[in-house]
Amino acid sequence: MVKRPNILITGTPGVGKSTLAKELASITGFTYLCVGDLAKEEQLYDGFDEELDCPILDEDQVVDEMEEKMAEGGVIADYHGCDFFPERWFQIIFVLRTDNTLLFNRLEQRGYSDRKVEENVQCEIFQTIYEEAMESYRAEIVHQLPSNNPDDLERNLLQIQAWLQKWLLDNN
Ligand SMILES: Nc1ncnc2c1ncn2[C@@H]1O[C@H](COP(=O)(O)OP(=O)(O)O)[C@@H](O)[C@H]1O
Repeated sequence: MVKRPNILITGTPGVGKSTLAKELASITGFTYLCVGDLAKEEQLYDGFDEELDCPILDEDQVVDEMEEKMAEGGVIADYHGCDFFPERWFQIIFVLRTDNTLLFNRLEQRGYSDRKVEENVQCEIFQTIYEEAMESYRAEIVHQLPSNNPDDLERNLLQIQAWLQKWLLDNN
């Protein structure tokens, strides 16, 4: 059987993770896995974060729930965090980055409260998710990708597909 890697698409909410990950899944035939949706469907929560205005993920339960699929390979996972996944799961991590003003507009359009917009734009300014990724995985497999406009999206898709082709050749 062909060995396939797992890819993590991460970054602040609104940077374009699901847009990129879904498109990539449809091109490659890999499985798109939105960790937030999975947690919601299965109610894998452990309380509510009043400050961030969102439920708190039960990380251990999420990991248990994902394990079987991840072991098979060929998953494109999408989540705005990355430090609780087992390191062995992912062969590459892409952290999407968006200019503050663009991100602000996208989050406002999403109908987020002022506070939630502010929290998330701050998260992007302090490159919280990038640092989390660099602390959780080998630096060589963590890549930042600009995600500001449709040209960026096209470039990112091509870049990831090129990486994937090489990985498949090297590992099969
Ligand atoms: N490369 C891009 N250029 C312009 N708009 C984008 C781009 N990627 C995503 N968007 C838009 O930004 C918004 C947030 O994208 P989404 O994929 O839902 O982000 P996330 O999954 O990171 O929360 C959506 O309205 C989407 O259409």
